[in-house]
Amino acid sequence: MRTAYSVETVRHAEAQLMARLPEGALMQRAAAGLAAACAGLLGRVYGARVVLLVGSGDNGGDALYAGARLARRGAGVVAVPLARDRVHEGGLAALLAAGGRVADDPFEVLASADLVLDGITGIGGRGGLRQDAVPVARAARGSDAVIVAVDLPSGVEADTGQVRGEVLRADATVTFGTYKPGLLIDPAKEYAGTVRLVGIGLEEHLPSVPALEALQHADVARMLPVPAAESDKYRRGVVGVVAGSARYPGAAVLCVAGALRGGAGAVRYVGPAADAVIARFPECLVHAGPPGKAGRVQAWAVGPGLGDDAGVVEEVLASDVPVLIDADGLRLLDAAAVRDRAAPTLLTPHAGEAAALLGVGREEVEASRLDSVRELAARFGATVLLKGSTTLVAAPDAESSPVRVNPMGSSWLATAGSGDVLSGLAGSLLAAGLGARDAGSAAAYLHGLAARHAAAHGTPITALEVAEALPAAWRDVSAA
Ligand SMILES: NC(=O)C1=CN([C@@H]2O[C@H](COP(=O)(O)OP(=O)(O)OC[C@H]3O[C@@H](n4cnc5c(N)ncnc54)[C@H](OP(=O)(O)O)[C@@H]3O)[C@@H](O)[C@H]2O)[C@@H](O)CC1
Ligand SMILES: [K+]
Repeated sequence: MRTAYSVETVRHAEAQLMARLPEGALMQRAAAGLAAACAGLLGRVYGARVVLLVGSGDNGGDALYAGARLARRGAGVVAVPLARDRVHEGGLAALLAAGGRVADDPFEVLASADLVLDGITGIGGRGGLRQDAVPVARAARGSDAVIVAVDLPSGVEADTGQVRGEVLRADATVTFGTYKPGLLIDPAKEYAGTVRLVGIGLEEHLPSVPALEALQHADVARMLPVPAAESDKYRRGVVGVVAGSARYPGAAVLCVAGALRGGAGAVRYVGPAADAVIARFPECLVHAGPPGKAGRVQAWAVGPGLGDDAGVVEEVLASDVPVLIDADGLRLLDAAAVRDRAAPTLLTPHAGEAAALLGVGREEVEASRLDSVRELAARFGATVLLKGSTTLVAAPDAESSPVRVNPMGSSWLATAGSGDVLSGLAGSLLAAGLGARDAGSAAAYLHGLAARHAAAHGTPITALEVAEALPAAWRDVSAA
């Protein structure tokens, strides 16, 4: 599991750690890790041309001390201070003592740089880059140099992943002590390149509940249901799928395709597309409806391609088993009925649907995904999976449940019907006994991994191919 902490928490932990260390020791640890990462990227340090973009805070200090270390190994290191009157003095002295210098003309040195260290702002940055930093940042980006962000790409919001102005896009980011939320969430994440975490001893001072967590293979493997010897299909869980309509039978087929590969013992389809479902999947139990008459299930997935049948959404919400609501179901749901439920509810909107549920514009959700998913979870008293380039899953008990961020996205998933597969898959995991946050985040992970499998040859993929690649994703994860 990779975890991220808010700036406030990081600063608190740093203060505790610093109190136990000699002055400046922490910054030296950060600089040592940063210099080592740069050396790795350069291959040969001796003779390399390194430019440091130095802001007025400690982020600039890190860049200067790392630059001093590279200069001692024979690199030509030049500092570009962005606020001449305010620069980390100890860092600058160290750089000069190691043979580095201050640039006369920033644009000239940037034009021939091999590596640029972006030390303009870190966790102390507010808003996008300031006007005076913009031309220098653009010149860096326009050069052939590898850009390495110190702690964070300058200009992103560390706590939210929001981007409100210009950002210096990095090829790699070396972050200290812990990931920051902005390194895991779009749009900020897109500016970070490859992220490397350097330990500085902060870990033991961080609280047990982070702001954010990102699953890895082994985490998902631990969650996935494994049938016991005495299991039968009912004990493994039956998932009820309420999806599709005369107009959209395909949504039912895709949702069932996902559900069949999600670990439930059986899939019960309920609705008007039973013929299409059974023609494709003879192993599926089908029923014309209504859901209450279809037989016992351990979880419902309702919504994809449903059209305007609000009655079935109401009926499913009135049940006492976990319910996943997607697509048309999100448009038709009664908010009070969701809030009043005793069993878990998992809502799976994309940004547009989330915006409608919140009563704001889609852009607003896109720009502040973390706040949006938290707000939805609190408002509906439900677990919310916000789909997107980085899918987020938030539970209503925010204090004890960090938001999960899916690191396994794939841009190939932007294809019709892929959301229907995800709903079926997550519903199946709910029926198999996973909690809503685990079911949502494990489903998003497997779904993204399946898309990567399906697109392995670099060709466009269909939603059904994503469903068909789910066993391969499941195998990968289980082997970890
Ligand atoms: N604490 C520790 O022990 C450790 C900390 N470490 C390092 O310190 C970093 C945090 O340092 P920090 O707190 O000094 O803040 P920092 O990110 O340098 O930025 C603040 C400065 O930037 C300025 N500024 C603000 N916004 C701006 C903008 N949009 N565009 C341009 N400038 C802007 C702002 O100016 P002001 O608003 O005052 O005019 C202020 O002077 C952290 O990320 C890590 O790298 C590591 O060494 C590990 C140990
Ligand atoms: K930076």
